[in-house]
Amino acid sequence: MTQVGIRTQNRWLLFQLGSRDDCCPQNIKAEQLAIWGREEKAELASFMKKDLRIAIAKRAVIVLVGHPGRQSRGTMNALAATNRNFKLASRLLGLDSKLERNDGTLQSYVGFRVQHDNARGPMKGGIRYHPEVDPDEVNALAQLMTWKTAVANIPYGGAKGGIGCNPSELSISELERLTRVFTQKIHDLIGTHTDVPAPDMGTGPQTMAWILDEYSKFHGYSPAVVTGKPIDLGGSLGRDAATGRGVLFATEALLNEHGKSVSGQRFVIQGFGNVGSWAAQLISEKGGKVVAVSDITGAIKNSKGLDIPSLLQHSKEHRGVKGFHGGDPIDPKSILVEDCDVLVPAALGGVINRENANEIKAKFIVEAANHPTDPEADEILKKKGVVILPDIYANSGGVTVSYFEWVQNIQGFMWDEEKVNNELRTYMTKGFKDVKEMCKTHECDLRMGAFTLAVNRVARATVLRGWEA
Ligand SMILES: NC(=O)C1=CN([C@@H]2O[C@H](COP(=O)(O)OP(=O)(O)OC[C@H]3O[C@@H](n4cnc5c(N)ncnc54)[C@H](OP(=O)(O)O)[C@@H]3O)[C@@H](O)[C@H]2O)C=CC1
Ligand SMILES: O=C(O)CCC(=O)C(=O)O
Repeated sequence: MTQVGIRTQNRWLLFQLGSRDDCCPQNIKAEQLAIWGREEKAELASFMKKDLRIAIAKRAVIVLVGHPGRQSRGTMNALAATNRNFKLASRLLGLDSKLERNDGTLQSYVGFRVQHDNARGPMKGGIRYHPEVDPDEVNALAQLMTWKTAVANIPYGGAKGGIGCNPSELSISELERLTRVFTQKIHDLIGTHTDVPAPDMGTGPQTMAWILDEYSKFHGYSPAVVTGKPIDLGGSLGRDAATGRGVLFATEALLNEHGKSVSGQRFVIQGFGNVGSWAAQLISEKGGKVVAVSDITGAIKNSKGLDIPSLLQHSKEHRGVKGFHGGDPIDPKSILVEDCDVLVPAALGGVINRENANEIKAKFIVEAANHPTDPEADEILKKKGVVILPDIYANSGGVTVSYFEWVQNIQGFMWDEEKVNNELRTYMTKGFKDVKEMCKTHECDLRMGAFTLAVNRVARATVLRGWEA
């Protein structure tokens, strides 16, 4: 059973669809949809008249797998109640499809794949494994992907996926089973020319290898269905470091514009996973001083500059930065307000907000994470004169090299790492120039420069493709 969710003005409407063909947005008809509640029906009726037609024409229907239902009125909304009864009945019938943990206990997980827009090409975006994954977050991240691929000027739309789970609590075999089950649920929705997943928080090349393998059981061997794969399975050289390298190129472009260079600047980095650790390594290789970093285990500071290669070694051996002797432990909550020139959030969203924006000492913020700054903080920081390089440009190096990987898979030809890195630099440099041009045209900050650039490109593609009769 597939559930299709359509976001109306302020909430989700969810429909259960009978057959796989129904998943094709063009095939959805009001009569086909099982709708719970009169209110939802009325809302859908008016939505069908206006927005849904547009949503369908834009192929922007959002597909969720196993949405848990949301509480909107009373103690439980109609969907949640129906889902509850469905789950109870399945359990009574022994049909409950829970993941059996290695210790024999059963656990349910909810996964999502949100497809936002494909006006400019196949939808593209990572898959996140994190306890805070929910439909609204995945929806926002999918939309960011549409704008990000447009800023980078690569021929993709936007999508994002995720499973609400804590990957650090799961064994490798549990993660593999979870990934395979998730792939079984979404294999008809993804594809080389429709929607191409990639890694995000909590996932990596191994996750992509499992998705590729499971997908290939249904559709034949298809390496280009995911990017960020291991090199041995058609992954691109340079993809692992690409988001961090893109952050370096973006930071260089920004600092050069202000008459500065990376060398000698003091950096604070929140998050020491794929993006944060590569950014730290590449920034320090360029002479930047990384004075503080944090991850989920803790935070450390050394105002003379942390020895990043030693910290990487420590983090690998101890699964985190905590306990590193080359610096002093600090409160992880204070990492964002540490004294520095450039702050690089490279972990979760919403971490820069009205609670801490006034305390931020950095002159520049380079958004390596997705949506790390909320709108209130944006305004506060603007007034303080802090320059923010927005996520949809700053962290676009990852999806750009994902595009290179996809191109290599389709061509059946592998590039060397130098070519990948040189092409990435070209795209990041052009992206900065394009954003700055929009800032000039619209007399706006870098975030609006990036958004106007992206929205304009997507709008042009949408209009050129036209509306379906
Ligand atoms: N991977 C990619 O190619 C891209 C990623 N991004 C974005 O970059 C960000 C980081 O992703 P990525 O590096 O891939 O993810 P990883 O899972 O590799 O790393 C995430 C890092 O954030 C840390 N972290 C988690 N929660 C907190 C917290 N509350 N405080 C401090 N640190 C925390 C993790 O710590 P620990 O390891 O100890 O759990 C880890 O160091 C995300 O916002 C992602 O969407 C954007 C573009 C592309
Ligand atoms: O590499 C990709 O396709 C997408 C990476 C991603 O999820 C992101 O840029 O946020």
